[in-house]
Amino acid sequence: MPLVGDATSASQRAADPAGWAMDGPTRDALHRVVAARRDVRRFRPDPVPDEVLERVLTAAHAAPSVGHSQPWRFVVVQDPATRDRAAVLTDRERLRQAARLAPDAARRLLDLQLEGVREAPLGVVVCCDRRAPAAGVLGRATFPDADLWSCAAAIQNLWLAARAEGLGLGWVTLFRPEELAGLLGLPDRVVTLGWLCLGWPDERPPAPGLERAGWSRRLPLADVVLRERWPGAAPPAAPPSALRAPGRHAVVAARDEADRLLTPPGSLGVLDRAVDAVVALGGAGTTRGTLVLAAADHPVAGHGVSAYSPGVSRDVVRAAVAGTSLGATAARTAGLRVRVVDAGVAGEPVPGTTVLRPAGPRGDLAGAPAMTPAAARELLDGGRRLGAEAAGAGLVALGEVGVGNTTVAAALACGLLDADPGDAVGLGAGADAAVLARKRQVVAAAVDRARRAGVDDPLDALAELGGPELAVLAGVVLGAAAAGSAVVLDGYATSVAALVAVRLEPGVQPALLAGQRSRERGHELVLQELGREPLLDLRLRAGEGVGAALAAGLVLAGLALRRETARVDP
Ligand SMILES: Cc1cc2ncn([C@H]3O[C@H](COP(=O)(O)O)[C@@H](O)[C@H]3O)c2cc1C
Ligand SMILES: O=C(O)c1cccnc1
Repeated sequence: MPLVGDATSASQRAADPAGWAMDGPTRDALHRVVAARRDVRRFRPDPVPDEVLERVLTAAHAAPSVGHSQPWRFVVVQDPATRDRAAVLTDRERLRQAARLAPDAARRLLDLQLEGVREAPLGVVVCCDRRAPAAGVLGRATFPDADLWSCAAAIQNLWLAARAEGLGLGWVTLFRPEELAGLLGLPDRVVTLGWLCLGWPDERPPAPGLERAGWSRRLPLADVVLRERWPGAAPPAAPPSALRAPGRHAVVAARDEADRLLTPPGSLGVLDRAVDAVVALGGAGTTRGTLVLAAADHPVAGHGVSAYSPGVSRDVVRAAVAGTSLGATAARTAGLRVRVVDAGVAGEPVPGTTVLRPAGPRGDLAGAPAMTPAAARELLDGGRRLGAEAAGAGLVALGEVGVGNTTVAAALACGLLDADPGDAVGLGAGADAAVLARKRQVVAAAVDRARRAGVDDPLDALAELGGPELAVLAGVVLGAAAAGSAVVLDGYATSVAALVAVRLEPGVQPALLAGQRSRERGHELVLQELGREPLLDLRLRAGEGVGAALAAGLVLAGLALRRETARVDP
């Protein structure tokens, strides 16, 4: 359904993308007004009718503002006493400024007409009410001065509207801001952008005054329009991506199709966004998928960082092969088949699994690397092949099993994000205070060791601080995304694996869907870094791909809704 009040349909907009344009005379008029705007310095004393002033202020008040905060306040000054005192302030400031300039520039400043404050019948002092905390205004937390820019946009609107009325406007900032604020009694945190002299002009300048006075000239457009990057800037720091995100045609086509459904746009919230992403990747017809469940044991478990004994990993993997583990059951329920990978479960390879185990020594993170870089690379490549294969069968969901692997995930997260172990270590499958303290200690020691070893690329980080099932899963992400499939993440470990993949190949990010926000501390940090909003927030602490399977089921349901819901715009 179209947005309320928008009479156009998605197909009309697709057929005529420029159909919002105004007619030629309107455009010409706009450009004439823009080009004819001048900073006016000499005014007739005649009054400005109220209705003209109101039109001009209405245009100012129609300006864009950050978070629609409308921070501007226009103090209209007509009282001759106030005007006279303001004029004295500018007279003084003019001499102070001139004293600071080189003699030639000073003479030119003194020659400029600055009598507008006295001559013009109206003064409009534009103020910005900055008393709202920046964090409370959408868009200002990151750019705290965006409220001031909004006021400047209002001034420009006012100026153009004034020009169209035949009014002159001169923007005077030759004030000490605190003196002008004092003159008008502005409260704390209400600041002024200067005094606008407004009235009928006693000059009709064909060109900008400062240009005529030889102060400066308009630069050629080519000097101010730059392409792609600042000239001479170093290339981007992130590795160049071989993968491309879905092109804008695919993204818009996905949204067009969604717009035609007999439901308000975006009615399914986060699910709609996930479905849009899958459709843009070409997966509109997807009805099934695969849970890739990678499992390994970890020497770090010997430090007492898990509440459970390592034998549990093998039990869960065997149940997964039999289709009776929690994760395998969740996968089946969601319409996913399960591919179990033995990436290093203690003992003989588990029957019925795909075996992809690291060659060479395995360390406990705190004292020695998890594996060699060569082993990590080999697992990554093996995972890539599995991911490409799984991508042929629809959605790819990720799961992991490995007693102690929330410690591994925390260490690798710290290594990749430069995070504090205190923020990255959580309760795992059920740690008590003593286990938690050991986890923090081990992670801190591991991160220290890796730092001393000088880890600086994601593959090294994986070898130093990761684990074999994470390496396989990072490969699965790379392979599946390259083959055009969406990848549904589960909890902490799968998300950290995805982060390794993104660091190696930034172009995989658009293929990622965050299945859930788990209860594990640190997961949220990783999801933020991935820029992905989770579909579910169930405080899961299950592992095994349970959250990924539940979310994948939801995504498959969302795709079916997208396919089968009635259309309103044939
Ligand atoms: C019976 C059982 C089944 C599991 N299935 C997944 N996990 C989850 O817990 C483990 C990670 O937690 P930690 O780092 O605290 O050991 C992983 O195997 C993970 O998949 C399980 C844990 C247990 C005990
Ligand atoms: O959220 C997770 O990823 C998690 C939590 C506990 C145990 N296993 C995994």
